Amino acid sequence: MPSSTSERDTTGAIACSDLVRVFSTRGVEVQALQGLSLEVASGSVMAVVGSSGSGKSTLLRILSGLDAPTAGRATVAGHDLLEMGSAERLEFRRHSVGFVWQQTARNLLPYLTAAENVALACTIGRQSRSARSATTRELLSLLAIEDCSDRRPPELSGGQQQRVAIAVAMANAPRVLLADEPTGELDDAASAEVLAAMNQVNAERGTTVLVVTHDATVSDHVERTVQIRDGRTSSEVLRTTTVDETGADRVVAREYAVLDRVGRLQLPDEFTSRLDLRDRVRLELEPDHVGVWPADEETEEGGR
Ligand SMILES: Nc1ncnc2c1ncn2[C@@H]1O[C@H](COP(=O)(O)OP(=O)(O)OP(=O)(O)O)[C@@H](O)[C@H]1O
Repeated sequence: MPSSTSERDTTGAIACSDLVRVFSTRGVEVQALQGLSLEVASGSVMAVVGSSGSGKSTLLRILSGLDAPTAGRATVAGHDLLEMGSAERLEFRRHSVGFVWQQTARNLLPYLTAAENVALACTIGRQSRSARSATTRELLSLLAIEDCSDRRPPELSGGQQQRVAIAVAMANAPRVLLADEPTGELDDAASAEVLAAMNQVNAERGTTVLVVTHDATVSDHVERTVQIRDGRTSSEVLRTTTVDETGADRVVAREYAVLDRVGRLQLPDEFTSRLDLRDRVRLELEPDHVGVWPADEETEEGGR
């Protein structure tokens, strides 16, 4: 369950502004990101949710240093992704960010045991033999998979494989953990376990976690969910835990629309379809809110 953000360091672990990524294939241009801006506070857990083709994987490839934006700015764990040279990029990928991908084959070597997979990742961070075995033990224990230590990936369930993948990603204590559809091939119970494992890593190590997924139910497991639509952030859900009068935890989820620097706002699809809002809407500034109405004749005359 997500914890309160009130005591967290709010220095940004990830900051992107106006990210644009244009792909050109055989003379056809696709704008995968269309001016996306996103701030992720250090030590937080958040999800970026969007439908297929909305730009999620493109965003993650940029944040992990695998791809560069066409325009815009991006900083991750204190590294400016547009300015860094090849030596800094290597250091960044070794020590600052960890990755978990949807396909377990991409995360783990099938002929090594779970413990050997984690230990191998430690060698990339140049850890000594004793440090490697201590790190491996600690991570397998933190992720509650010590009993899987001597098993190879084909002998593990999908959820166990993804928890080993998280241990591999955490081997060199990155500040930021990035995950692309980490639950995409799992059933609900295994997905919940993997998301709980990510929350556990965040709670114990203070690692900032960013998950991108098409699965909207992930927002039940994280404190902040940003919706991405057409290569831009559109709305966000914040979950906070408060203690009620009986002393029990109460989770409150609130939905917000994202207002960008030039004042653009995307209304949720269900709002626009319910009120048949399109082309042009009527706005009215009230002392404490802005009213939005369909701009048809009846509304123009009849008010609200
Ligand atoms: N290398 C590429 N060359 C050309 N177009 C690309 C490339 N990578 C992505 N795109 C296009 O950019 C858009 C966004 O793709 P992206 O993979 O980021 O979306 P996504 O939200 O991750 O989708 P999915 O959930 O299906 O993986 C899509 O229209 C896609 O076809």
